[in-house]
This record gives sequence, C-alpha cells and structure tokens, in this order.
Amino acid sequence: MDERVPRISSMQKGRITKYQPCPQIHLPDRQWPSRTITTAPTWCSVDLRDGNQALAIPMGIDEKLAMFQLLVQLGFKEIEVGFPSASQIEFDFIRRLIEENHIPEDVTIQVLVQAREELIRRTFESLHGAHRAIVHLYNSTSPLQRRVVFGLDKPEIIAIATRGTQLVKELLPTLPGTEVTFEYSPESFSLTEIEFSLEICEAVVDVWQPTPEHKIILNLPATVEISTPNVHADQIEWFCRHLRNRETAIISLHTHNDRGTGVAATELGLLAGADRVEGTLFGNGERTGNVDIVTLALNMYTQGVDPFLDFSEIDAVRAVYEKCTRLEVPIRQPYAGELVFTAFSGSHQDAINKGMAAQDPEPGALWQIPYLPIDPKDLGRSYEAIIRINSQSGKGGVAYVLESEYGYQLPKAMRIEFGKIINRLADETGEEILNRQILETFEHEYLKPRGPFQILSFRTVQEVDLLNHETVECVARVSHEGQIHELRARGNGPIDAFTRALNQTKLVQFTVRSYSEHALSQGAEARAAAYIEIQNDKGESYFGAATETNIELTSIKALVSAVNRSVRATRKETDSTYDKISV
Ligand SMILES: CC(=O)SCCNC(=O)CCNC(=O)[C@H](O)C(C)(C)COP(=O)(O)OP(=O)(O)OC[C@H]1O[C@@H](n2cnc3c(N)ncnc32)[C@H](O)[C@@H]1OP(=O)(O)O
Ligand SMILES: CC(C)C(=O)C(=O)O
Repeated sequence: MDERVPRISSMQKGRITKYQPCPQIHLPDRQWPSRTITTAPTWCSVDLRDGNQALAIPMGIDEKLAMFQLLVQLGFKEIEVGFPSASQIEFDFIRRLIEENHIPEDVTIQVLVQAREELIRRTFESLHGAHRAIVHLYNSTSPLQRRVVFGLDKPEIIAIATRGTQLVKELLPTLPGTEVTFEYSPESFSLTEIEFSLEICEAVVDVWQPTPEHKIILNLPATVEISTPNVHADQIEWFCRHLRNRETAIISLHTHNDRGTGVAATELGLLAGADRVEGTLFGNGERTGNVDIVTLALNMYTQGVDPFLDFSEIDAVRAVYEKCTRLEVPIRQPYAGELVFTAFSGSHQDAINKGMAAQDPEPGALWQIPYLPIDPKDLGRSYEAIIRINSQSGKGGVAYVLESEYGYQLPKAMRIEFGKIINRLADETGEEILNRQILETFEHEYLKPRGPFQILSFRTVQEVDLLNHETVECVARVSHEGQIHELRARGNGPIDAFTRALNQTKLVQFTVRSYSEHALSQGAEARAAAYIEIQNDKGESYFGAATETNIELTSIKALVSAVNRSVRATRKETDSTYDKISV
C-alpha cells in the first residue's frame, strides 16, 4: 500500500459489535418453503410516488403523465400516483388525471399520506371526482423510529394510526362519487417487533371495520431490507396466520433492495401468503430501490405463470422510463439490460447455436435454449445481438453469426478453420468483432479472387458410354501468375474432372476431401453457396467457398478458392488480413 495514502480504516475486524443479526421469527411449522407461485398477485406500481420521491429531480407533471400512461399500457390496475399533500405539483397532477379523464375505468389510483390531520384533509381534496381511489395511510412503527423520530411509546404510536384511520373514515362522505379502499402501512414493518405490527394493524382494522366484500389493504413494508429473504417470508407467514379475520384483508408486500434481495424477498413473501405487490419498474426507489416489478413479472412468466403485465416491447418501456426518471437501466438488468441476451463466450455460443437449430419454431412450443431463460422475441428483442464475437468466442458463435445474419451454412470442419481466423483477428485487435467484419473477413478469405490461380473460362461436356457410364470432360482456361493454361481432363463429374486438370499442370497436387452446397436465396436468380475441402501433397486441409447463380460454376470457383488458399499458405503468406479489410 502507498505510504502517502492516509489509512482510513473504518470497518470493524474480528468480533463485530457495531451490527447485529435481525431477530428470527419463531415459526417451526412454516409452510412457505414447500409452496410455489401459481398465480400473479395484484400489482401496484409505486413509480409515481416511492420511485419519484427518490429522484434528484422528481418528475414534472408531463413526465408523470407519460409514466402513468405507460403503466396503464403495461396492464397495471392499481397505480400510486403521488403524495398529494406533499407539494402543489403532486396535487395538481392528481387533479389533472381526474379532470382530464386519464384514468381508465378499470384502473384505481392510490395516494399516500402520513397519519396527520391537515395532510389527510388535503389528500381528500385532491380526490374529488375520482371514480375509485385507494387512500394509503402510514406511520412508522419500529422501536428505533418510535424512540428517535416520535419519542412515543407503543400505545401512542397506535393512537397515531387509529386517529388517522378514523379521520379517513369520517371524510368518506366528502367524496360521494368515489369508491374508497383503505390501505394502512406499519412503515418499517421489517424492523418492527412482529407482535406489535399485528397489534397496530388489528387496531386499525377495528376502526375501519373491513368485510370480505370491502377488504382493507394491510401493506407490510420492508422499508429497509434487513434480513435474508427467508426471514421476510417468516414475518409475512406469521402475520397472515395470526391476523384476525384474515378474509377481510388483502396482504400487500412493499420490499426494498438494501441487501440486493428485494426480488427474492418478494417471491418468498408471496409463497408466505401475500396477495399484492407494490414495486417499481426496474427497481427505482429510495437508496438501492424498491423491488423491480419487471423482474418479478417476467420471473413468473418464465415459470409458466401469466403475470398479467405485458412487457412485449421492453426497449420502449425502458426508453420511457429513462426519459421520465433521467436514470439509466444497467446493461445487466434482468430481462431489460442491453447485454442480457448476449453471449460472448465460446461454449455458451456453441450451445445457443445448437439450441436454436433444435428449437421447435411453433409459437407456444416449449422454449429450450441453453443460457437463455426467455425468448428475447417475447420482449420485442431480436436474435441479432444474442451472439457477439470477441477473443472469448469460439467457432460456434462465428458460424451462428454467418448463418443467422448472412445465410452461410459452413460445414462443421470449416467452422473450425474460419473460427481460428476470427479468433486471431480478435486477439490482434483486442476488440469486439462486429457482424459486418465477420462477413467481410469471410468474403475476403474465401470468396474474393486473390490468386495465384484465376479461372477465365470453364465448360463441361457430358458423355455416356455404351455401358451407361457417365463421364464429364472439362475444358478450362486458367491463368497462373500471368501465364494462361488451357486445361482439359475427364472425370466422374465437373469437380473430379477439374481436379484432374489442375493436377496435370504440376503446379499443384491435391485431392478433394469434402463438398457441400446450399441455396442462399430463392427465385429465378437464386444464388447457391458451395464449400470444398482439399488436401494438399503435405497432407494439409484447406477450405474454399464460392457463391454464384450457376451451381456448377459455384463448385468450380469454390475449388479454386481452396487451391489458392492452400498455395498462399504454403508460401507462408499470412492469412491475417485484417489491415486490408475495410472496417
Ligand atoms: C418510507 C417512505 O417512503 S414513507 C414516504 C416518504 N415520502 C415523503 O416523505 C415524501 C413527501 N413528504 C413531504 O413532502 C413532507 O414530509 C410532508 C409534506 C409530508 C410533511 O412535511 P413537514 O411536516 O414539513 O415535514 P416532515 O415530514 O419533516 O414532518 C415530520 C413530522 O411529522 C411526523 N411524522 C412523520 N411521519 C409521520 C406519519 N406517517 N404519521 C404521522 N406523523 C408523522 C414526525 O414525527 C415529525 O413530527 P415532529 O415535527 O413533531 O417532530
Ligand atoms: C409508505 C411505505 C409503504 C413505504 O414507502 C415504505 O415503507 O417504503
């Protein structure tokens, strides 16, 4: 360590006394570990409130409106639109939603308020004319907040909640045309003694008097995430099991991500009996954020559960979110990040390539692609960026790009040869090799005439003898380093005849080891691609390739391509031609 840097040692070592583990819940017969999620919860977006209150520059009215419209399009039926008593902007936004009829019939807006009289009254004023609304009241309940924020004991904290609830009840007649649902949050639930959370919620329930038809929402927030997700699940299951008249309450989760496990905590909370989830798109929110509803919903989708939220255009969702919040979705963000469907490493690419080839293309067929838990097309993403090439990549990835982007189906052995060429290129440049560069390298290496042999003319004559044996005679003009050679030879086909003709010149000696061809396009002007592997007199193999509309000429050109590559390699001409390729 540099001696000039002052040593700032703040982390305790050895026995840590500064922090303590969160208390466990005694629930030896917990049920949640053996359950699975089979239906989506009721989703409530809190982007416009909890998300918004965490932005350095909160959204303005137009941005809030754009975000609201996006949330509606995605399928949210409950949307916390703000904290109307907090500021004029918040108040005016809610008025605009109501007065300009932006709220669809099946969507309920939700507003948050502290349990304070003047704030509750102002909140009710903001809701005039709404068809339906959820009034969400909260006060903090944890021992720390009771002591340092309120300086009050438990009964006094309960009194804040019940007085607030009573006032909400009394104000209901001031909203004659509005169907009001009441939500109560013992804020900092995750840090509150579980028995006290239950006590305060039941006190609120006693005031509100919910019924199975008109339930109360009890929202149990992990305002700060302080435990492993199993403890959160125990808290929720314990609460659900002990709550009186459970059928009159909707149990709602509201997790944050301080330990990075907001999604896991929410999923386990659902297993533990919760019915509803509050969260934000991409996990915006205080500190490390609220739970990310996109991830939660798509996690369900990839387990075969319809989330009833539609992320078919994930890039568009991201764009609106980034514009409204001025935040960026990280490139590794589950499902939505730029790189989450991209493989750079060889073995992943190989497996994806094989998986793609084996995948049943029927819509709705079981998705079985290694390394890709979801079909990118379900989210409006293309397959284009699945495989990207750098020095970590292998032949499978390179072959995938050539086939999926440009239609070239390289034979297996040729993939090894061309993969090495691209790998060398990536090593030399130290950079990602773009699809276009792969194509240009392929064309330069195999398709462009580069000598020393050049074919000037070629024709064949087919002969059938009396015993019905077919032979082909080829007549060709070939130039080799400025000299013209007239060639003629007979074989069992054009490739065989031309191979004999070239060998007769004594300029080269080789045999053909493999040949394959396929159509590149359809129609009258259809082009074919041919690939030929030869073995030279040193026993070395080289591939050649060509594309033409005439299949016979394609194979002959592919042969010349292979022969030229073999000769150039023998002359120790390097095939690393990156500098000659336009990039
Ligand atoms: C975890 C969460 O996300 S909770 C939501 C948090 N969101 C926000 O706070 C954003 C909007 N808030 C605001 O704009 C402001 O805080 C307002 C308008 C609501 C209130 O403003 P002010 O009264 O000026 O300030 P402030 O919030 O600091 O008030 C603190 C007082 O309220 C009390 N208080 C805080 N929360 C509550 C509550 N939920 N119920 C009752 N009283 C509360 C505090 O004890 C404190 O009382 P004291 O003055 O006697 O010490
Ligand atoms: C008001 C409550 C629900 C909240 O936002 C939180 O606890 O994070």
